[in-house]
Amino acid sequence: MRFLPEPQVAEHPTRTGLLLVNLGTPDAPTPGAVRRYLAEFLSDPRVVEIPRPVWLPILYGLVLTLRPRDAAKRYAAIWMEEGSPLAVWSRRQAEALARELSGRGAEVEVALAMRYGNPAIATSMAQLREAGCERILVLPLYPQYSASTTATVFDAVGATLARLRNAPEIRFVRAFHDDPGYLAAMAGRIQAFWQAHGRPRKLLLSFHGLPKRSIGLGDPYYAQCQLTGRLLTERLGLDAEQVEVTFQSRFGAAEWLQPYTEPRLKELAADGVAEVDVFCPGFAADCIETLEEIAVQGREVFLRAGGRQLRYIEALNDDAAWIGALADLAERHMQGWPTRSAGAPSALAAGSA
Ligand SMILES: C=CC1=C(C)c2cc3[nH]c(cc4nc(cc5[nH]c(cc1n2)c(C)c5CCC(=O)O)C(CCC(=O)O)=C4C)c(C)c3C=C
Ligand SMILES: [Fe+2]
Ligand SMILES: [Fe+2]
Repeated sequence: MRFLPEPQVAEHPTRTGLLLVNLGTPDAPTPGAVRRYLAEFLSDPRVVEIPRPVWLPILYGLVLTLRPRDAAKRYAAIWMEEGSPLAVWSRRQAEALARELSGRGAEVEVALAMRYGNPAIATSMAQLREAGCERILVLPLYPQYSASTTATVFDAVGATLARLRNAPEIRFVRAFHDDPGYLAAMAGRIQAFWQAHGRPRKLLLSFHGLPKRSIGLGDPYYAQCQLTGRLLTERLGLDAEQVEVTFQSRFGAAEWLQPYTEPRLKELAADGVAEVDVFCPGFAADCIETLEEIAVQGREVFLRAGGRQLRYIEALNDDAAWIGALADLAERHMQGWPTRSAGAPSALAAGSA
């Protein structure tokens, strides 16, 4: 028996890649950059589920002429030296995760991508392919699954694969709303805040909203948000009356998931609840929706309605326990994949030697 030459067999050991994906954000706090970002984001049929012939004239005629100017001001108010908070925190998360995995002896190429704007999913996947990654774990940084966030990341990865001849093996993390590491990192963050500053009467857990009809259409988002809320409440050792789950960032005229965060803040103030803390479990990184909508606008609304103090508890960002939880999550989903180079003995081989 003679074997034919094998020209396609890789000469170097193949590698494993981890693609972290977040939503994306404008490149600059200017109306032009915000318009480009919103045009890409809001023309995704997974995000606005209105028939294109109806929606596109509204998007281009109304939304993209009115919203960018106001949104640019709101972005400017929270912009960091190195860029948009969402981009800055996502980059720091990717860097910290790469360090954490490498510290554990796992050889994994980590790349960050944004579903809208930069760096694009296709660009970061090409970078992983060039680094020799023949298998890629895709980890969207959304703890709760929704079609408008998680599924559209899967779509974009699929669209990238559709243009490749030699496609890598792919795994997707769908959700981690009940992951013990994620829950423990949040509980740790909130408890540390309370140890330093004291605990208020009410903790609001504010999640990004969705159009209400998405639940009936089968989206598990609402149920996953509620479960995260209950598990986090239990971990904090609080009673159901001390915590409320609300939904923020309503967009458009349709009914969204309720209770809405801002009207609820007004009601609480009117009911004599003078102090509330707000934490946003659905946002792994701080962004305009947390730093501006909650910490600036939400606070204004609450104080104007008679509340005395609203404190926003920062998102997980680059919290060490959270980075550890992400590394655990990634390692669990990469099980069975080689993450040790051929030369170096694997942890398993070392253990059995
Ligand atoms: C965390 C989960 C998110 C879900 C679910 C979600 C759904 C969703 N969002 C919009 C419209 C907008 N969202 C905007 C910002 C924004 N949204 C998320 C996350 C989720 N969105 C994040 C992390 C951010 C922040 C981006 C940043 O640059 O910091 C915006 C832009 C800001 C603004 O103009 O207010 C819009 C618009 C819809 C329609 C939707 C579900 C149908
Ligand atoms: Fe959003
Ligand atoms: Fe918003």
